[in-house]
Amino acid sequence: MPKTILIGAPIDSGQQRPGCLMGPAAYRVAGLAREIAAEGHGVEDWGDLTLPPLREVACPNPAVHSLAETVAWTEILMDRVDDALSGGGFPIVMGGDHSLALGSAAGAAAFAHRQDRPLFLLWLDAHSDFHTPLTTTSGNLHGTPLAYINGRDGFDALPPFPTPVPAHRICMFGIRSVDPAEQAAMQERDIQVNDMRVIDERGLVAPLREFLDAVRREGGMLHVSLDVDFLDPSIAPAVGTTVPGGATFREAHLVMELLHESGLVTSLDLVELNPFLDDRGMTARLMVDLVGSLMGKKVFDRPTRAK
Ligand SMILES: NC(=[NH2+])NCCC[C@H](N)C(=O)O
Ligand SMILES: [Mn+2]
Repeated sequence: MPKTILIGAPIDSGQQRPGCLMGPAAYRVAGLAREIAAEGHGVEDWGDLTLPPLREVACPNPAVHSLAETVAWTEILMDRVDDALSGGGFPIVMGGDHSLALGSAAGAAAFAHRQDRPLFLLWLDAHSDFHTPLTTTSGNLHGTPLAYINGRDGFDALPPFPTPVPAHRICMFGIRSVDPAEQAAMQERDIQVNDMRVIDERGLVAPLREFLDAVRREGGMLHVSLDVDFLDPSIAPAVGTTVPGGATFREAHLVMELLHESGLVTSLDLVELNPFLDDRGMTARLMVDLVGSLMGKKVFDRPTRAK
């Protein structure tokens, strides 16, 4: 396993409830680096990114807010994630709201493009985030990254996405909140959505294995974007956009364990943690524990410890 590079992305501008900018600090307090090191991996913390100077940008949809900030964050994240991958590292972007995936995925795509390898996307989220700046009604750009990644029009203010990821290389799990415009666009573009109903009926294992087999077959890179609201709010309350009926503790760990066994993941986002809404750090700690599973921690590595 390559050395993990932690990149702090204290980003709040993709939505309107303050707090996600405290995410990177919460992950450090919850011991993310320690958890990774405990599984025998090297880890380096590059600290938090700072917002570069803003350029004037325009968008015909008056609902959209913070576009200039989002463009600036996207450009710097794209570069840093590409740098981490180019140096042979495994970047983990500690968010920050989900708008950061505009930049992290673009960085992964730029690197994959130069390597002449296809990029695959695993999207673990309650939401499909398939709006464009032209279709969003909330104006919150954290609802748009997957559309950018898939190459939809309407992102003129952002750098062109390097080699957009086609539908068959995108896999979504946990979906249970989709706006009508997103649904229409996903249908039109043939995006497969493993919504919660699919997990209820089939479980996660079969559809995830099918996807991972495709990544392996095509020699792909795999970017994973883990939104806190993928998880059920009862175990992960620290998120601004809670939706009931999310993934359970074991379902989420199972995903991470299967990903570890596959050895295919090449970059990861941790998004939407709002520590201000947390209950004694339980969400931050669960997210750190999930990264532990991705790094190789097993069920039997979790003994009950006397205090
Ligand atoms: N990453 C997220 N939490 N996205 C929530 C998006 C919610 C809604 N679809 C919107 O566009 O406003
Ligand atoms: Mn999301």
